[in-house]
Amino acid sequence: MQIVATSLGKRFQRDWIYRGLTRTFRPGSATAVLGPNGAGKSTLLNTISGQLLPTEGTLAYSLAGRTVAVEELPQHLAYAAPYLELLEELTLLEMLHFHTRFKALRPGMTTDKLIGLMYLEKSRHQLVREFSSGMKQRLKLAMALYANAPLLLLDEPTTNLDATGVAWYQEHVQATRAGRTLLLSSNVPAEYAFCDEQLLVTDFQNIRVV
Ligand SMILES: Nc1ncnc2c1ncn2[C@@H]1O[C@H](COP(=O)(O)OP(=O)(O)OP(=O)(O)O)[C@@H](O)[C@H]1O
Repeated sequence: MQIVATSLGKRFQRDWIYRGLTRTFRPGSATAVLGPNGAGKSTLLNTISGQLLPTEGTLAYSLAGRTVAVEELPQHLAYAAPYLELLEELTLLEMLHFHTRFKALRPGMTTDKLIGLMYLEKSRHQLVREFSSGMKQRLKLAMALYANAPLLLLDEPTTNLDATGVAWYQEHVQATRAGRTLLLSSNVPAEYAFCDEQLLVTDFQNIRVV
């Protein structure tokens, strides 16, 4: 998916979080969205996902040259973030069956294969509520990485992952990123070292827009 942001700005009450952001995100690119805590990384990802409206400027989405309206975006988007909740009252298998009714997996991927690649075979019938925070994070990431969606947004993807989990993330993000437009918000170099582009949110703060 190609995303063209033009003079994009977001304000909460009187505070501009970012302003004057013009940038094209192309299919196959991986962009690390960087900045200190509170800089506005999640706000930018939420705006690009269509969940927040920009205060000013525009976002234009297209797939293979065809315009995609913002209302159509959810079907083309996979998103993993600490603030996006899992359905904790379901078992792992129920959760995956529910999820894949709305968001198909990549061709060749099945719920059984996904459970295997998360190393969660023994937890197939366990309630998600009972998962450790690292297991939950692996589940969120696997559902996003292996969704059949051309736009992938990852907010702090290695949150709650131990060293093995970080290596698992690195392997699977590389295995699934080809051809997709990936934006990744991070403060941790191990999460974004593979990205070919960087966007520093603070470059779009404290500027005068006329
Ligand atoms: N819904 C909201 N209403 C008002 N202010 C908000 C809202 N959401 C975020 N903010 C503010 O916007 C600023 C940017 O927050 P954001 O979560 O985007 O930062 P971040 O760079 O992702 O931070 P972190 O690295 O800590 O996750 C913060 O000052 C935050 O308080």
